[in-house]
Amino acid sequence: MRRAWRVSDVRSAEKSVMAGLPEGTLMQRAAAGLARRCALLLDGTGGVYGARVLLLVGSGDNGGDALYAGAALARRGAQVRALLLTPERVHLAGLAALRAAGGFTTRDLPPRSELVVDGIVGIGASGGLRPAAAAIVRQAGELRGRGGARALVVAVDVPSGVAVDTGDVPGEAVTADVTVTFGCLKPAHVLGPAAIRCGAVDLVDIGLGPALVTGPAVRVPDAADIAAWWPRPGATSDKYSRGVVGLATGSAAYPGAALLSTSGALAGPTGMVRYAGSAHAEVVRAHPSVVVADKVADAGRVQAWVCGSGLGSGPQARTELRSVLATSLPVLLDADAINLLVGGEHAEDLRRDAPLVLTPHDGEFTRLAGESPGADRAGAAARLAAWTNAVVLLKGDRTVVATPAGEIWANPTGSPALATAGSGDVLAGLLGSLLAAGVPPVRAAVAAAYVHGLAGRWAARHGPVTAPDVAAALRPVLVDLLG
Ligand SMILES: NC(=O)C1=CN([C@@H]2O[C@H](COP(=O)(O)OP(=O)(O)OC[C@H]3O[C@@H](n4cnc5c(N)ncnc54)[C@H](O)[C@@H]3O)[C@@H](O)[C@H]2O)[C@@H](O)CC1
Repeated sequence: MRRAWRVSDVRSAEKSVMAGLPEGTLMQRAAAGLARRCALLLDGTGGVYGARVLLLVGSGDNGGDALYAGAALARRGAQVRALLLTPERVHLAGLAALRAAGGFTTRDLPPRSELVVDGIVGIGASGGLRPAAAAIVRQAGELRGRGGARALVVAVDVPSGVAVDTGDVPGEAVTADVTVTFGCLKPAHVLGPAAIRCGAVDLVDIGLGPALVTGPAVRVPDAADIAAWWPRPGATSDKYSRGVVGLATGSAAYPGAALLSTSGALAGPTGMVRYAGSAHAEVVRAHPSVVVADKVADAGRVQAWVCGSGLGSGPQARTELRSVLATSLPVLLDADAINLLVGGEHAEDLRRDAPLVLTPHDGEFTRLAGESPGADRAGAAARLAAWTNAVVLLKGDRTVVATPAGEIWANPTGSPALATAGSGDVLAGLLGSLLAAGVPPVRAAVAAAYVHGLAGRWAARHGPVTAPDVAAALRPVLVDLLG
């Protein structure tokens, strides 16, 4: 698991570590790590000696890091030029170090560079990039180096222009090949469009760890987490002890949603899938192992319900929603079931002690919350989670999962391939199976999003992806993941 901390927590940690160290120690550690990574990149493109390196230097310590790293590269024979965005406000000691090592300042962008180091602004950024900085970023993005190859871009701490605590990209921003960050990850490295701007993220240990005393703002699961959380059958397991998941999905108008949620559920860890709804004939034809009924009341015992995908919005859909919410079981509400909550008709039904999981996409989120997720998607998901007392999985390129207590997870496996009709139905079924197998709701949501994302990537290797392809890819992905 990777963890990311907010700027205010990073600042407190830096302050407490700095109190016991000579001034500038942390910056020296940061710059040494940055220079090492830059040198490694240059080694792969013809070597450090003679390489043309352009430093984009802002007025704060982020620019200081870039200047000291530039000095280290200049000592190894690189031709280092620093473009100072505000020459009247620059890290003076850093600039002196660069000059002493043989580096220069420049007023204009040089015609060629092998490497651009973005030290315009780091965690001290406020708002979108100012116009002068935005213009430089635009031009620097076009730079080319040896043989006409695009210049490599290394961002210092975060790509300039991203919102560090939310992962939003409000305007012009650097797109980095590598982001070298210090002490700990920040939310922009793992959330939203900013995460994509980071490229590969390298974490340099500057000794902040023991001083990071607050909990992380965002957690990111890795394969080992998912494998550890995923239930496996044991020698004494039977179909009931593995959990039975119930699906109240699909309708005469949308039988496909029933089939897709069933496919997702069948790839999960439960021992049995029960389907309740008007698409029962189609479901059992396609999936003979599924036990079917035409309504929730007749479905038999389950350990969790999935309700909503393709359910429709008529009176029967409301009855089914009421039936699943009236149980004392974990319930996942998706798609139409989320839309049915809008307007408050089910407010009383939502007062329940058993776990609730909501899996909205942006449109459903906006209808239910009364506002779009906006720039701070994780914060928005956490607010909806607190309001509904549910675990909220907000779908997106970096799907976020939030709990009512404000714990936030970012899914790292997202794939554009998942932006296809019915892919959410597959996710709902899989997540429901994890709930029914006894996995705590937040882990079930995080694990389902992770595996679903991998399945999207897997399916995309074979061409354009449809939801059945995603469902079919769940099994090979799980074989890889769980061994
Ligand atoms: N504080 C520490 O102990 C350490 C800090 N380090 C570096 O220091 C950085 C933070 O330094 P600072 O606090 O000086 O802040 P930054 O250097 O990130 O940014 C502050 C400067 O950027 C300008 N600025 C702010 N918003 C802007 C915008 N939207 N467009 C253009 N310019 C903008 C401000 O005028 C200000 O002078 C970190 O990101 C990291 O790179 C590292 O050296 C590690 C140790």
